Amino acid sequence: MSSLTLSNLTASYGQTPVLMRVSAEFSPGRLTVLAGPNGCGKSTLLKAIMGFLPKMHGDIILDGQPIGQIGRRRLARRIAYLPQESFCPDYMTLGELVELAGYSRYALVGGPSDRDRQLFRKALETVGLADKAHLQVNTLSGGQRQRAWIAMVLAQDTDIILMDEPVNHLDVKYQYAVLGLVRALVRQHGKTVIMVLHDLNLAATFADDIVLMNAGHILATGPVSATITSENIARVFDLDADIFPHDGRLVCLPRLAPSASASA
Ligand SMILES: Nc1ncnc2c1ncn2[C@@H]1O[C@H](COP(=O)(O)OP(=O)(O)OP(=O)(O)O)[C@@H](O)[C@H]1O
Repeated sequence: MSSLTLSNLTASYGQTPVLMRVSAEFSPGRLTVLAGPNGCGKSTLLKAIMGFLPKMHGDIILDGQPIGQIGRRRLARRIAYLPQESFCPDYMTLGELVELAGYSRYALVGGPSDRDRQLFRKALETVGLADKAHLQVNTLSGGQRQRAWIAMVLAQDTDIILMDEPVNHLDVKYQYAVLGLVRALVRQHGKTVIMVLHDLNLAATFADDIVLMNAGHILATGPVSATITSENIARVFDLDADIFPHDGRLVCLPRLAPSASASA
């Protein structure tokens, strides 16, 4: 089980900072959703944790150790990262892609262990692609491809999982299946999950905590019930929305502008 702390993190690609003095704590056994308008810095926050940003100040601490001091192979055993877009060479099959997930665990000579192979199989079963391992990834549909990448991240079997809009291309059944599975991993194995999601209803259903961002700042952070509020949605998204409980979870329903309502 691992925890991750960000203190006063400022990061930029060029001259202008994209993240400004961001501080947050991500605890084991919690699923945190990052939400906020397009371009506010959510993906950049995940990339910063992975050490992909050219310019950064502040601290990222993984279990008491600055993350920059952890070698890439060791880091890959601790943190799995699913970017917003991924690229796979044409020749690679789904089975081969998922096997790459175990690469950081393999001995320098030798290949996957029996446990690794079990993890690969389980990951493919979880995303409903067990019968497609022999197919080239690029011949799968968009949603199936996304599920393939999710399988790869699950098979990496790390304590911390970062996912950038993981269910974007998925049909509604797999959106719920994948997020339900990730939440089960959090609950049963104490994983630390940080996930970018645009759909506030999915966020309210599956997250423990929400981090609301705007223009490189964190505007609100905390449990779902404290963060998904009409006031916060107005502040962060400039949007009027009704929030109400339904069947044990919160529902967020944006209001229609008068000109768009049915009676107009
Ligand atoms: N590789 C890059 N080089 C320069 N600027 C970048 C780069 N990637 C992102 N940015 C800029 O950083 C800012 C934050 O981008 P980021 O992708 O983190 O936003 P986001 O909140 O994830 O947005 P979205 O919801 O649209 O995915 C934006 O202004 C974007 O233009």
